[in-house]
Amino acid sequence: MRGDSRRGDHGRPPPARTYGKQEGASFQVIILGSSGGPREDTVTGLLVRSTSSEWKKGSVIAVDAGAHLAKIIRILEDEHGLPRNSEMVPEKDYSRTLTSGPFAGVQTSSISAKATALYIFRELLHSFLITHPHLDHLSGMGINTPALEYGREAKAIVALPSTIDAIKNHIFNDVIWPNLSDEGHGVGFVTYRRLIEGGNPRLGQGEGRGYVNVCDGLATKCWSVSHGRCRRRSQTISHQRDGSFGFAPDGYPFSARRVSQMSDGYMNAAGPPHHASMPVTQPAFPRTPGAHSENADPIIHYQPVDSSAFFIRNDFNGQEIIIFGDIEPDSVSLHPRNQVVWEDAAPKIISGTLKAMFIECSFDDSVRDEDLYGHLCPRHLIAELGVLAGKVMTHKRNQQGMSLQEPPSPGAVKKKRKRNSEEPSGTLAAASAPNGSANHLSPTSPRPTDIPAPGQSPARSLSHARRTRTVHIADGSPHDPAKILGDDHLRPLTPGGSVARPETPGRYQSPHPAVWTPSHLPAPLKGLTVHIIHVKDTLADGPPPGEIILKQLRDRGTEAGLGCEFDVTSDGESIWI
Ligand SMILES: Nc1ncnc2c1ncn2[C@@H]1O[C@@H]2COP(=O)(O)O[C@H]2[C@H]1O
Repeated sequence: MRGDSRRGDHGRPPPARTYGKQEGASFQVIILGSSGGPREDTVTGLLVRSTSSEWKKGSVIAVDAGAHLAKIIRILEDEHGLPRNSEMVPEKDYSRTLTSGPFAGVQTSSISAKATALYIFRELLHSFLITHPHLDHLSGMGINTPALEYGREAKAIVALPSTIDAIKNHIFNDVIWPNLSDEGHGVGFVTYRRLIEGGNPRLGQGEGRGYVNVCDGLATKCWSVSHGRCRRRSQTISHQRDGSFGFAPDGYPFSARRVSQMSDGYMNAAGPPHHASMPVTQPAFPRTPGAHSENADPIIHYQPVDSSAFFIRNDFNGQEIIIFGDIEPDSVSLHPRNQVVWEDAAPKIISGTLKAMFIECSFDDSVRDEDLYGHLCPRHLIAELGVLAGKVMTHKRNQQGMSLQEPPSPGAVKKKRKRNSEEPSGTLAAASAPNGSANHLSPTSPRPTDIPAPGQSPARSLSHARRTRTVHIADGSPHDPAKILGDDHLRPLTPGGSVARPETPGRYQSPHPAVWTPSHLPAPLKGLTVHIIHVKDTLADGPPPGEIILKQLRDRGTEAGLGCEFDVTSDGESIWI
């Protein structure tokens, strides 16, 4: 990651990056940890505050806290020049305001970096929003919590109930870590705050309805998303019904090994991804010959691993950002639900209230789908953003009062086919869509070329697609839109030639790059910056993984005509939105 590669052998590192302009910004996001491991000191952690309020008590939230207090100390040393320790105790009325760095504006009565960091942690930080209970997203929070001992109030851990249950049962459980929470006879340094998925409709009003306050000037709404799947033995299923996660009825902790789709051969039998709020049951093949009798085989239940996407709203001006936890593509998911987030986000992009999202892209495109372990890589992220782009275009069309046309009559289709066969094939997709804009694609949807554009009949679309594909599209080149948008996981056609799933409104298909130059593309996501977090370090010599990922995202994003900017975050970076 860029942040760490900056630290050379000599002296202080150069200043951390700043992205965006402070003037006119609604949010400041400080990246404490930009990676998804395997180094423990750079794992995911962000600080978020509203620029509409000063640095003051309870004015900051942490979103995930794999890296936390140690990184705040490091930033104060490196970026603000504070000494790590101070043997001197400050005078009673000592006070200084930090300048030029991520914490510029913080007023402190401490001398050292560590004492100032403690003040930020204890006093300025209001709560931890935790996307999911994996260690790389909360280890810092756990280790740091004893430092709250002499604080005045419990710090809130804000999350969906499944995440809170996991933290309660598996972290602050007096086994892995002392119970420092205020439930189950704990000591009360932290308090659990359970969110209602999709927001609490009884709170807030107008555009802010459903959002709950998380600190001075910031409110949040949370959606559950999928981060791969895990398997559980049938013997432990009973405990899951009562909502606790991971302890068998006798209190004995079981081991749950995350598996990726098809990585061990079991998942092939599960068939295509489908919506599953219930576990998917599979026999535990392969088994060791002779090890078990047929009847003794446990049943393996597959369950989605839950993660979250937080919409965070600046209550003063209505601006929003989204911060995702680890997330997998809908196209490979046991429980695809990214669409819900995109549906919520689309109108906010149109209105200009959503200008940035923080989303993971753990691997570069060399990763195979079966090795994703519930994560994204550029081809899948671009496909997901393609869904968002499609929804933006649909909302825009709806706003403009353009209703979809009725499917044309067979006669009209014939005539149009003849006309189209005389056109350059690459222009067809755009020409058949209203206003010459693109038609739509979802990564969980049929092949790009088989999707009817709005106003197209499926038959026409298929015929058109086959011709288009033959001539231009399915050329297997890097410019193949089917590849750009993740063809390898698209739904098959039914024997009758119709698509396997009903068309989802809001699909986006990039126009063919051979015909459309970037300046002609519709750029539905213009104005949005996609900040990449959770890049996994390979710890190998050579170009940093983040640089490879950034290039792949930019290339694919341009080809797909999305119009958004990409940025790979680095440790210590301050981002103004
Ligand atoms: N089946 C698996 N095989 C190898 N590594 C895995 C497997 N499942 C998860 N992991 C790794 O464990 C990590 C846990 O945190 P992440 O989900 O960020 O990323 C995960 C992968 O890097």
